[in-house]
Amino acid sequence: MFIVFEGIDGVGKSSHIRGVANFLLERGIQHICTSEFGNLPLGKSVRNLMMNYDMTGEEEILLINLIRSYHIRNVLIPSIQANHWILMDRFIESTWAYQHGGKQVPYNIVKKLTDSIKIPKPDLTILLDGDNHRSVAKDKFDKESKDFFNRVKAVYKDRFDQENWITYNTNIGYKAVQSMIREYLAENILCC
Ligand SMILES: Nc1ncnc2c1ncn2[C@@H]1O[C@H](COP(=O)(O)OP(=O)(O)O)[C@@H](O)[C@H]1O
Ligand SMILES: Cc1cn([C@H]2C[C@H](O)[C@@H](COP(=O)(O)OP(=O)(O)O)O2)c(=O)[nH]c1=O
Repeated sequence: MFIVFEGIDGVGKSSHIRGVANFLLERGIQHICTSEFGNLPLGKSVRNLMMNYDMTGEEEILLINLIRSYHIRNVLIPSIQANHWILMDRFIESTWAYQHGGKQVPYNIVKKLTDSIKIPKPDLTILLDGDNHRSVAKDKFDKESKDFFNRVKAVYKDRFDQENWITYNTNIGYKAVQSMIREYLAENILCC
């Protein structure tokens, strides 16, 4: 089971991934928590470059492609082959939301650049919708304007796929949302 958590900065993705990981642990289900920027030393270097250089959206996609391909080969494919659950913080939809929505790279260019990598399709995407709950800015995107995040949110909304996405409004509080995610997994995935 390959689950991706998406949403704007500070909406609660890492907190909910930790919650779901504990839920799986209690049930003895083998899983990994991962992200392109957080898991491997190369990802941390890429994140550093992206956050500390003023880049165009196109340049950001080229940089993200490097770690995306490397992370697929070294983390995602081996975990999928081992039949482990994968809880991933952001994936390709972040590129659509931030580089196409936020930074306004035209659709055809995003498509061309992102199509250069073969992407494993997530079984489920959990889109967290709500405010940035972080009080202090963590990176360059945290400091972007309200308009920027409205465009990011609009692209997430446009790309919402009824087939295998679910969404929750995080403004109702962490506990309520975490219970709904657990309930969804218990009823729709663990039961089968
Ligand atoms: N629903 C919520 N309401 C208020 N604060 C929250 C909520 N979910 C998470 N938080 C807090 O918001 C901050 C950012 O959460 P985090 O999980 O790091 O977000 P992300 O991974 O999306 O950037 C953390 O301090 C977390 O404890
Ligand atoms: C994966 C990805 C992330 N990003 C941005 C979103 C975040 O602002 C930033 C860092 O990602 P991340 O470390 O996941 O930040 P956060 O915990 O705040 O959600 O990188 C893109 O712009 N495009 C992408 O494809």
